[in-house]
Amino acid sequence: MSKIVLTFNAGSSSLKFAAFGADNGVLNHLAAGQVEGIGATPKGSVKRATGEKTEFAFGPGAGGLDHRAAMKVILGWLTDIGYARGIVAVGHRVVHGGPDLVQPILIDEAAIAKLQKLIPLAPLHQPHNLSGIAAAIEAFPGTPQVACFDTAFHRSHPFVSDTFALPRSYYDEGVRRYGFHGLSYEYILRTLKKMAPQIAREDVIVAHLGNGASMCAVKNGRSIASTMGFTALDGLPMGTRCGQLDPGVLLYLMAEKKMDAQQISDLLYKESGLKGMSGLSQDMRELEASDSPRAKEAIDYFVHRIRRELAGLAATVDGVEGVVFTGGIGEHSARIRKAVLTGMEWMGLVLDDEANEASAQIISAKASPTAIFVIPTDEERMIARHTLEVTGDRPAT
Ligand SMILES: Nc1ncnc2c1ncn2[C@@H]1O[C@H](COP(=O)(O)OP(=O)(O)O)[C@@H](O)[C@H]1O
Ligand SMILES: CC(=O)OP(=O)(O)O
Ligand SMILES: [Mg+2]
Repeated sequence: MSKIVLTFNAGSSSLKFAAFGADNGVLNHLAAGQVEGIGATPKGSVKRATGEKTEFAFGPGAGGLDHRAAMKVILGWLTDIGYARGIVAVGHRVVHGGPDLVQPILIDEAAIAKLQKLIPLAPLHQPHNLSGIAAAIEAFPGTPQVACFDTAFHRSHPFVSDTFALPRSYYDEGVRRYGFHGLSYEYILRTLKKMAPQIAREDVIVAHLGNGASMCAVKNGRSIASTMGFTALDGLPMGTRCGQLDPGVLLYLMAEKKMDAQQISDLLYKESGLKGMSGLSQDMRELEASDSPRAKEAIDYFVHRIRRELAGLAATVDGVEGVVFTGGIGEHSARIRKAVLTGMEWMGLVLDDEANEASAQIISAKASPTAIFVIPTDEERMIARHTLEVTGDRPAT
């Protein structure tokens, strides 16, 4: 029986998972799937590397399904397929590791207590990450569980990238710019190192444009600055999150609109961004297909913020040798990439239109001083790799 590493990425209403064969430290993708609509109308499926797809069946009354129940459905499938017996370790994406957790860790009770203390710093992600861990411990008793942090990659930031201009005591108690999507950035840098080692050693800006979106300036493989801050709200507008916001707006909402913390949290995390601006959808594909002026405004604002951050992040390093697009939008939307890069020749960014339309690996023109890449991210593989490292099996590549 092959050794299998499982990975989990728990969101507020979803549980994504992947299975990798892990013989001799070589990770071999076996399957990936998800349960969505947890707490509402659950649905889910899993696709094997062979191409075979299975829809999960949810019985009547599954509407109240929580992360534990979702885990049982996944465990049922893993048992049916014969994978369950081979599972040697389980890796989890945990969004917040706070100021001190700079490496993936083996999860024990003390670690869980530490991660629970970080819930107020990531209210929309951390509780779900922890319920995913609790459910996995119950489903796979005795199997090592590893936590991999979205924040860890950014702990190489210089002080100026980590601080706000508040009295120093706030920094000391942890009110800092943490940065997120670190597992994605780590994967991208590893891949870039194989594709273009000389560029990966220089200054690179990576744009992770998915449902959550952020950008990161990297110098010689280390994060120097990120657009995300204390929480995963800051920086670029996202599917349903506002991105950068003048804090004066919050004071106005509290003082004049009498909104409480929960109402403001719901507005900024769930009702803003592409969805709030367009009044139509959080899904970029739907906005691109729409001829509504609001959808166009939402796209224009998304592009405008990316361009500002691109130039701003370039100033945190000394000139940029490479730009990488990743995440669902970054990987697939030629229209967004073109809008971001048009008129950016002054930064050395010259697009090859044909390569861009084809979403090729390299989309810069041959004569472009700065190389531009499209690299599909794989946070799951990064989690699996860290999980092998922590549990003592050295990954081969
Ligand atoms: N072909 C495409 N063109 C434009 N946008 C796309 C395309 N494919 C996916 N997207 C967008 O990618 C986003 C989801 O990104 P993804 O990285 O998969 O999300 P998540 O952060 O949930 O993992 C959605 O806005 C979706 O519309
Ligand atoms: C940190 C974050 O925004 O994550 P996601 O893109 O998964 O929502
Ligand atoms: Mg440079």
